[in-house]
Amino acid sequence: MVTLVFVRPSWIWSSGRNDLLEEGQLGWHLVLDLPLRNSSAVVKTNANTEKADEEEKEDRAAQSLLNKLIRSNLVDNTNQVEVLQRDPNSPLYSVKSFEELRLKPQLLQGVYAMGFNRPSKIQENALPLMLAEPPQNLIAQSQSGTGKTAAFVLAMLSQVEPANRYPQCLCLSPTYELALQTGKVIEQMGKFYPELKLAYAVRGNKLERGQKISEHIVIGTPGTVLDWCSKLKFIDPKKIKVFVLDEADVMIATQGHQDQSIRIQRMLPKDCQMLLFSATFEDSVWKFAQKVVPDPNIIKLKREEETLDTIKQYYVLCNNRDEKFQALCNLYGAITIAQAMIFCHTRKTASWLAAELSKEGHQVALLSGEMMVEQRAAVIERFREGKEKVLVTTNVCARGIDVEQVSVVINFDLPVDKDGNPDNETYLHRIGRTGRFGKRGLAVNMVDSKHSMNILNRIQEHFNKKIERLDTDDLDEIEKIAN
Ligand SMILES: Nc1ncnc2c1ncn2[C@@H]1O[C@H](COP(=O)(O)OP(=O)(O)OP(=O)(O)O)[C@@H](O)[C@H]1O
Repeated sequence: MVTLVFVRPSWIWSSGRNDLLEEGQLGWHLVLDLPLRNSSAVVKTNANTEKADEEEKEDRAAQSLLNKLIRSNLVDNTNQVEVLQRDPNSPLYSVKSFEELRLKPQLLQGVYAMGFNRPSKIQENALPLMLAEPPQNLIAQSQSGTGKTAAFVLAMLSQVEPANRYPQCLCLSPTYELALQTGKVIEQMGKFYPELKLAYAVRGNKLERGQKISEHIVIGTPGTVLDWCSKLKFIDPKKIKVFVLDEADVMIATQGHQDQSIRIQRMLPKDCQMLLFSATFEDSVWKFAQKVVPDPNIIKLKREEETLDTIKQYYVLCNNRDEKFQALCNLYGAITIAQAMIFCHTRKTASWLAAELSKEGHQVALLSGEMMVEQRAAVIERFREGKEKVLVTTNVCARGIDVEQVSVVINFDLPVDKDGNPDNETYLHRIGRTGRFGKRGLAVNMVDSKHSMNILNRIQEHFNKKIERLDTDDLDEIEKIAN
């Protein structure tokens, strides 16, 4: 068994009681003065720019957590993995089975107990590199759900020498909640490795001064890990063999985390294996990655392209919000043959729309930014199970969420950026999700003014794809479309 000071996030969020969490099961003393809910709801009330930035970055961490909570298997991806080796002359290893990796038997048992039959695409290349002798440094980028966490957890567990009672692997996560999620994977994969111990370096986990940590793996947030390595000296950074920086894109969106991570990295021995993972790879992430990981091998798996090719796109012309609502009601019977997502521009409209649809007797789910992350996960889970056929939401809330069975998307409001221009990327992301893996999709855009017609035309031009007009009074036409 892995020793954990582990508190289920659901329990924290739903109870909201810090006093329940004071005593860790196994001797750790946890006083959790941690943010108990998704802080985006809190910062929304502040109007200044600094807070607006904060809102965005909080959303990234919340979004990432939400994705982890709702996911139960690998995301499909048909793209090729790109590998850039540090030494281009060395042979490129790729494995098709976990046996080929010569893992410790108890780890192989843990992997199979998790239901993994074979390595995921990214794992096929990343695992041989990470487990090579001597271990190699790696920067890996692939979208959420492609098996990055499982890969680095396996690398950490493989390197630990249980007889040495001090931290040997250090993993940085952007938030406490994300650290707990990774801890959970360590716990599952290390199920048959009882000697292995894990500690959390998170705000609120208070240890006595002068204490030394005897756990083998430490996972935590950069600020606390830095304190534990330098000021408080709970960890000897010179003994760390594997350093993992997870969710680099989320990490750098948080003020201070970048510097703290670099300071921690500088304290580690030169031969420590450095691994960095990110779901996206914009310039800022890349620059940060290069500072943290010297001489890296690089692995990238491109996101599955979203396309409008297999999607029929329509628009409905209305004069105001009430007419849009009426048009939606006319469409309702047809769209609920499948599952539909309805996007609104603001939380307020989303709440109003969900309430109005309910008044009409329709059973809809609402995914709103006010909700705590765990509540959001529960809503998505119900929707996935088909308990509700229609999900009303906003863009911010549903960004990055994949619900595969959705085949109808309604833009109750067209996507626009903060300057009021068409947000083509969001349009593609909202709608493109319906037409993946050869499936057919349907998109309906509600237009209620000259301005929104103009936005629609610009979207149409951008993608060079015709968006046809739909008359929602013509029920024959609607049924034809939905079938
Ligand atoms: N080889 C595998 N075979 C089957 N399932 C796997 C495999 N590797 C990982 N999974 C499962 O797929 C899901 C996604 O994996 P994982 O969390 O490692 O991806 P990720 O890229 O780290 O995503 P995120 O960035 O959101 O954490 C998890 O439910 C995990 O248990």
